[in-house]
Amino acid sequence: MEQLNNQNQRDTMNSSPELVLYNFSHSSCSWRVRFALNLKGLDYEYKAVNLAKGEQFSTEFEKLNPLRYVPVLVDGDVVVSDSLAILLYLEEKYPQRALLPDDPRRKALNLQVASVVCSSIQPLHMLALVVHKSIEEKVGPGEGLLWAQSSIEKGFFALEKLVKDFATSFATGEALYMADVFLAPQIATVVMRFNIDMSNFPVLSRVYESYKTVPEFRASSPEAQPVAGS
Ligand SMILES: N[C@@H](CCC(=O)N[C@@H](CS)C(=O)NCC(=O)O)C(=O)O
Repeated sequence: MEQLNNQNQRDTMNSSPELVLYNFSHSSCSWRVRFALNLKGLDYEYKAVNLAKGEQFSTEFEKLNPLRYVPVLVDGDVVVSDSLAILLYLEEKYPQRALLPDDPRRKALNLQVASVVCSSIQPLHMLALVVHKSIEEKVGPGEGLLWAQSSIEKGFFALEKLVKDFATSFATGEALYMADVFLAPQIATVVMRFNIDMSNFPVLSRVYESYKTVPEFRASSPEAQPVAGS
């Protein structure tokens, strides 16, 4: 497992050297946590777990997350995996630059959007390599991609309806919140990898244009990480 310091972030952010993020540059789940850490101005040590090389299956990594998924955050003696759990942990331990609004209705909406991305969209295309291969073999060539696209579109149609009465610059208003932390990498990933026609989702398309201008989002993108592909 490659061990790297994210020196740019270290130079510009508050010092909290005990935070270590095990992650992979092209993982959307990892991207959520990098985005949140950047928004909160928290410095962290970047530890690359290269999923393409199968580094998530090492004995060392299994001790951190028996499920063998990234991201994993280590904060002193606290080890948390799963991006939603990590976000809720960060929100409590580091309340600066709140990622959940006080208003209960908007707070619930933010949690709902995060949960839909986390539970009802990303897992369906994350399994691409295994499930899609099997679908391609059993049903036919190209069917795996079609299945992923229909799962993503089902989720996006729901998200579009959920946020349409709240979205302005961002998904639930003028400030970036947890809904955006989950939506931004999700939209970026499906645009890059799954050839989704975003014209069917005007609200999501609009907020995605806003995300692209946010420095903390850009700094958390796969291309901006210390070693491309790790
Ligand atoms: N619900 C988890 C999902 C984590 C997850 O799916 N991680 C993927 C990368 S985005 C992974 O580590 N995959 C490794 C594998 O499939 O072996 C979260 O939100 O953190």
